[in-house]
Amino acid sequence: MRRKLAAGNWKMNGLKAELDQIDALTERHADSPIDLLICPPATLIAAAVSRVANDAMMIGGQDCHSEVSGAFTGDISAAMLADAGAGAVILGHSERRELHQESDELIRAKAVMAHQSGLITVVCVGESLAQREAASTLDIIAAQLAASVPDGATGENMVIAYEPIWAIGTGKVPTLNQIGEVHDFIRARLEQRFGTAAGQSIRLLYGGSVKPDNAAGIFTVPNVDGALVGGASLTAADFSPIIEALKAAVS
Ligand SMILES: O=C[C@H](O)COP(=O)(O)O
Repeated sequence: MRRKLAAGNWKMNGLKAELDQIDALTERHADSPIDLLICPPATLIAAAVSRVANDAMMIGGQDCHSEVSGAFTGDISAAMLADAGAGAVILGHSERRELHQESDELIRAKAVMAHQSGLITVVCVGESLAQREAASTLDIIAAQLAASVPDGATGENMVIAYEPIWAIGTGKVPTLNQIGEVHDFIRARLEQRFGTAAGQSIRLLYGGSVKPDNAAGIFTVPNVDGALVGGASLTAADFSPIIEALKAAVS
């Protein structure tokens, strides 16, 4: 049985004052039957980790480099994230793929490095609006999965987030059937490549305008094991109802 996961991606948002939101979430969701992950900006990781008591929540990074160390000004290695107390890292977010020209091959190399540092990787895949309208969504997802996800992926070290690019930060959300079709497809591809046991154990998150008012519906979709939430994860007031909806989906 896959444990459900509510993950928040703060993107380039958050100063020290916003750590209060982590305090509020951990107080409200102590002893939760689901896993919680917040990925704040790198500047807040160590401070966030020090504020979380009793493993109530995992703190993660939003990216890491594909090399162990070296002359890469401004970059952060997987080992540095782990050293700061992070337990996971988001890789291949569409904003990194688009704005930083990250290829599937680079994302895969980053994932290998993250696994070597003991981090859980949340690898993002998703199609653009043009690709959906051209009916190539599943081809795009298949190609991204094949090239971005490294060998040796298991339920312990890998989470896949399906994030249709056109739904991110736009308020547009795919229909439940559209979400289900892609999640079922991802599950089948993972089972095909990694075997039934590993393929069944890898958690699949939906991301893209998940809000308090649509979360419960999304969590009814088979093979949706949680959400990767952007804007609505920035405050405990918005993220808590989403967490509650996911808790309610635990059977
Ligand atoms: O990583 C999170 C996604 O990009 C979703 O962002 P959003 O919830 O603001 O649409």
